[in-house]
Amino acid sequence: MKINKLKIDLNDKTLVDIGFEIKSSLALVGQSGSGKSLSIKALLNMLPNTMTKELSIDADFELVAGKTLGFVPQNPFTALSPLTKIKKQFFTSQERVDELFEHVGLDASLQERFPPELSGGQLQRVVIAMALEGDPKLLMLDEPTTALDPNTRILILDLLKELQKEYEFKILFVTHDMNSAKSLCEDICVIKDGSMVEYGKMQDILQSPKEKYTQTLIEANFANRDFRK
Ligand SMILES: Nc1ncnc2c1ncn2[C@@H]1O[C@H](COP(=O)(O)OP(=O)(O)OP(=O)(O)O)[C@@H](O)[C@H]1O
Repeated sequence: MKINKLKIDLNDKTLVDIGFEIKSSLALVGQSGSGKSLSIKALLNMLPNTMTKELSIDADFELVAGKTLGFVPQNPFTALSPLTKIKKQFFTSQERVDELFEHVGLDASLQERFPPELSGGQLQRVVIAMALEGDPKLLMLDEPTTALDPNTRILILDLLKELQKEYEFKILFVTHDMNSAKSLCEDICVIKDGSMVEYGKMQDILQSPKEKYTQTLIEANFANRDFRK
């Protein structure tokens, strides 16, 4: 799918003005406040009503949150209602919930628990299962591993790769973490103050970033590591 133009304005100020193609998996990377979350909100049609958006897309499906669009937020703790059993937070058949649980590597017995009774990694798997409920064509993830410890982060990224093979959705992965971006995505779009500064194959941009801004993002994540492999 191709996002020819995504422009978000607040009063006279343009907050985001970008365009890119999501072939298989694209990381939208930038520092805090660069416009990553707003871009996802715009695609989900969830921008604050004070903002206006201009969106031109080439895709073989309509953008419908919860159906063609799946969303995994940053913090699984706030994405779930703490006083409701996990199984009651799904809006599909029990059979489908069992199937999704199996696919995200969770024991079905966890459905009987309340969210505070699960670990951060288990909760993030629940939220991923929820995002897959509608069989999305595009799965959007907003810093989904930030709240997790490094080992759990790797397991969740591996899970997402496996799920992508199985369900064949495209991925739009928002992060400021170049390490996670490299692990999950083939392509990258680097944004700064709402504008695209670099876009292309992940490997090419990691090896020879053109912009100082991208170099700084890479150095912050890969200090003392051989990331080009
Ligand atoms: N509800 C809002 N009202 C006004 N301005 C907003 C609102 N939400 C975001 N902004 C502004 O839009 C810009 C982009 O914000 P956005 O949340 O998309 O950044 P981000 O790249 O996701 O940052 P972070 O990595 O910290 O989440 C920022 O300048 C922010 O202050």
